[in-house]
Amino acid sequence: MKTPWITLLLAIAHGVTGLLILIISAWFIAACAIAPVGFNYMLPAVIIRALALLRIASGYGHMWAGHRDLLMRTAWLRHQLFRRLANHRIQRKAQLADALSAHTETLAAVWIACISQLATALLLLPVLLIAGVFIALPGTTWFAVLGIGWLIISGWVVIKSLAIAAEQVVAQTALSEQSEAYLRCSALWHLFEQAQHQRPSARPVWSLEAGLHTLAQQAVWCLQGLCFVMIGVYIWKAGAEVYANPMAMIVPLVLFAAPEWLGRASSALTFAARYHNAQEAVTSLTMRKVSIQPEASGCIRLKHFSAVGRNVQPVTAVFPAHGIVTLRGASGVGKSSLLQAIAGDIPFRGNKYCGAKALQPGLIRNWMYLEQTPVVLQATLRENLAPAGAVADQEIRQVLSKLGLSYMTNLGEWLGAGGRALSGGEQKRIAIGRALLAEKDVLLIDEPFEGLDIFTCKTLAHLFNDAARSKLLVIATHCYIPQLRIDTSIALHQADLPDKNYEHA
Ligand SMILES: Nc1ncnc2c1ncn2[C@@H]1O[C@H](COP(=O)(O)OP(=O)(O)OP(=O)(O)O)[C@@H](O)[C@H]1O
Repeated sequence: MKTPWITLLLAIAHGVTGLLILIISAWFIAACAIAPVGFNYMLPAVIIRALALLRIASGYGHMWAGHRDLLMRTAWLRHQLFRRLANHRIQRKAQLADALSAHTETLAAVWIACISQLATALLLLPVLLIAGVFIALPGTTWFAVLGIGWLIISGWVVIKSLAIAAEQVVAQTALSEQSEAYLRCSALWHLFEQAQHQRPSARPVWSLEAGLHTLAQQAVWCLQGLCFVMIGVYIWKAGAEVYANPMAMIVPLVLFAAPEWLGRASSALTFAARYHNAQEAVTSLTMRKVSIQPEASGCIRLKHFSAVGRNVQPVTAVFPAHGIVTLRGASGVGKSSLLQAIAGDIPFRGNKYCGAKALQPGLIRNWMYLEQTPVVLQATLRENLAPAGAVADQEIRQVLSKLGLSYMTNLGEWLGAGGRALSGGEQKRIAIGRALLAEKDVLLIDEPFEGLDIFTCKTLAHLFNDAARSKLLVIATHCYIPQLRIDTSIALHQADLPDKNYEHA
């Protein structure tokens, strides 16, 4: 049987045994008072004890199975989310962080925190009513009143908690975004001294969380109040025949304990609102699909080509199948945008051909874009250089040496958070090493010389010259590196005019 069903069964067993203990004890206390000589005290006591043991066992079992299910479900949901993100770009990182932590945990906890509790309440109420009618229990109608009262209170809890949980999602997202922005600008923290209020505060999130708890508590109090009123009316209306009937104790005692066996369902209802919002937040993640296109080889031709959503001029140009093409132009003219659009990382307008083939939007399998801010994976040096594996250590060391990084001898060393911190220049060279080892036919390299010393620039230029014998390297740069053998140079501010070094498409 699947774990959630075991969780559910154990929760029901826990609830049923609790109620049975209550009912039998209520009857037993009253029966003892009027019991004749020879009354078998032993049997009810043994039954109560056995039920208590069953209740304890099912309680622990429910927690164990429930938490096991919670962990498995959290892992599965996160895995599904990652699968959905494959070939997709997420627009807001804070949204993803929330989806991966708080929302998936809420979704995963649905069986233990909500379904089990609600199913127990929904099962116990009609069973009590039917059993009461069947055995002609005095005061059974009060169970019907309790059921109706509970449904009304539950409706109120659901409506209020939906509103609070919706506010909580907004507050949580705002907090995540503010925290991310605040933590990123630590170098500016001293500027905020006069304006402490700019620091992100979790207070709105927690006050809403407290609001949900208070709501669940208020529901329990309402239920308790209703039960007190019912017990009062029951005692007031009770006739003399009831006092001689030990069964008459059952209804008031069950009502007394109603907040205990029905109360948890109130928290489950506030949880249901959170679940609803978490599900909405996870399903409505703003993602942009980036498809993977088949390999493309030959001369690249761009015709009235530009990046969608970027303030850049369209470009018409031809790139050779191999060699070095540089993109030059003032800052903000659109060099990075053009490289990203050629790589297929962002949507483009116009036409992009490779050989005779018109290319569709999406990343091209044998092309690679190297970002201006290099990507360092939180992984070992080896995994950073050859993320797909299958590259001999000897080859990795050769590339490191060509990049002037031969002092990085431990390929198993962890980079990124918690590992070796890299300088800006080291990060750039690791990313270039990764691109060279990936053996792609086209490398679109964004500002590779930025922030590097003259000697390292020269080393890189030689490396690029070598690579350009078999590949096309399109390099966006502001730097003039005399050693770089450039085949074509494109000045972007006049990109739609023919440059002396390249032909029109
Ligand atoms: N992610 C983005 N979303 C929207 N617009 C962007 C984005 N990135 C850049 N832009 C805009 O596109 C234009 C071109 O920017 P781009 O980074 O391509 O220029 P660049 O020539 O590479 O600049 P630099 O030399 O300073 O790196 C700019 O006006 C910029 O504000």
